Amino acid sequence: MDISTELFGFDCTKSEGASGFSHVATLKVKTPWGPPSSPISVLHHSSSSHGKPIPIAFISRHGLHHELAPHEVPNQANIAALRSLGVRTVVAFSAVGSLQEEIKPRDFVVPDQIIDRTKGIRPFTFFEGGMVGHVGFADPFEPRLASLVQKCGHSLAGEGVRLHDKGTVICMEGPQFSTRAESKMYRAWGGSVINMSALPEAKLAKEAEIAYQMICMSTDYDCWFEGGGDVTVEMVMGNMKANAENARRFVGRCWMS
Ligand SMILES: CSC[C@H]1O[C@H](OP(=O)(O)O)[C@H](O)[C@@H]1O
Ligand SMILES: Nc1ncnc2[nH]cnc12
Repeated sequence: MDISTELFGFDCTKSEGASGFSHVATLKVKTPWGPPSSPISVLHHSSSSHGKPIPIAFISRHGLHHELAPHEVPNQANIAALRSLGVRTVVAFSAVGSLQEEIKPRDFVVPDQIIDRTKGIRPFTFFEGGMVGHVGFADPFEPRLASLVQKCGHSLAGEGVRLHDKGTVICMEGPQFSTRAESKMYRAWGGSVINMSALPEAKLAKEAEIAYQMICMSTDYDCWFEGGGDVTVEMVMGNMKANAENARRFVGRCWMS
């Protein structure tokens, strides 16, 4: 199957609900790194501007029932499985905490940088065991993909949420959230948002020569902001529901353009 444009996301953006998408197959893919976190749904988007349906592969990062913690996500298998289907472009969604007052809960951010605060316990490379390779990672995200995504920001306007054109994601190990001191330090480092998923996903995509862009959806103000209330799972989940709806609309419009 030739898959040229893809969406790689998390459970809540299930694109079956997005306009213009139809489900064509569910694939159970095996990889040398084990099974990916979920079966891969292949959807078609009937975009008027492209003339023919665009195939999109969708994988649930934390499993179909959200059974995988951030440090348990089989990132190598996920990226390898997508690549084995011919995927060369990945748009990855992520729920993030905001480290800046102007990035309000439910806003979207198209980041251009990452700071690695994982602990080196997640398998993070394909290049080992006799196959040595080094890839540049100065720009972890694909600028052409970013500008495509940025052009779709208007689809969020009616919802009162803003799309921020750039930003730095702090990727922490988790699964515990940050201490207040850490949260304030990340702000001092220039962090815009924080999650537990950007790495090693972005590194492995780069090694696999997949163009990769993350779309961050803000759910909380972490714990640095006195006016925001400290992050809780309930807070994240509450805003996730609205974010998932906005993401569906966003994805639908993006593929129309
Ligand atoms: C339940 S909040 C922490 C969790 O949410 C984000 O997951 P995802 O990126 O898959 O939306 C974040 O990275 C953490 O893994
Ligand atoms: N405050 C936070 N820290 C880390 N990951 C998150 N995902 C959503 N909110 C988060």
